[in-house]
Amino acid sequence: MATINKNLSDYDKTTIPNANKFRFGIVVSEWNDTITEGLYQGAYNTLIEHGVIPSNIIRWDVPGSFELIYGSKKMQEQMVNAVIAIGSVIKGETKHFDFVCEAVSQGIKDLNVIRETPVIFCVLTDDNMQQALDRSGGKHGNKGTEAAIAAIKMAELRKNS
Ligand SMILES: Nc1c(NC[C@H](O)[C@H](O)[C@H](O)CO)[nH]c(=O)[nH]c1=O
Ligand SMILES: CC(=O)[C@@H](O)COP(=O)(O)O
Repeated sequence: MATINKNLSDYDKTTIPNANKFRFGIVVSEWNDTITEGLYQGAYNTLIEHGVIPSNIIRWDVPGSFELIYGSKKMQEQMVNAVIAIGSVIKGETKHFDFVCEAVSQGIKDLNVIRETPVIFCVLTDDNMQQALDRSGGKHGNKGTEAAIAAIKMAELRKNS
């Protein structure tokens, strides 16, 4: 289902475990920071809403989405239950968009395979700024909220597995 048919911030709050015992690491790309700050606020506010203690949320900033791979790898080494990688990649004139998107998605997938701490892929890959705005607190909701819920659910799964 495409995002246009599903609001990224819609979910059943009664199905989310209490996250008050969890610690989360959030790695935020500085590229397109208007977008990434919106995603971060969505994620942060959702974690707090579900019981996470503010001091149990660690934030690191990296230059761009490509650096989310290394930043998330180092964040996995911290005592966190899950990591959220936040980025916004917007198509330009060249194929660089394709290479960045492919590298980041593959790199974060690899971190989930190789290490024990889940890394949530909260990277928008948009054709233009309007699509990114619509998905970071605009008419299609906030992917940061979706990512925070995924992080809580995966932290719970890891605890019970
Ligand atoms: N064009 C975008 C980039 N490009 C920068 C790369 O992510 C990386 O920082 C650089 O290649 C140095 O390694 N990054 C984004 O996050 N979003 C873009 O739209
Ligand atoms: C995703 C990118 O790296 C891209 O925004 C860079 O723009 P361009 O392809 O015009 O150099």
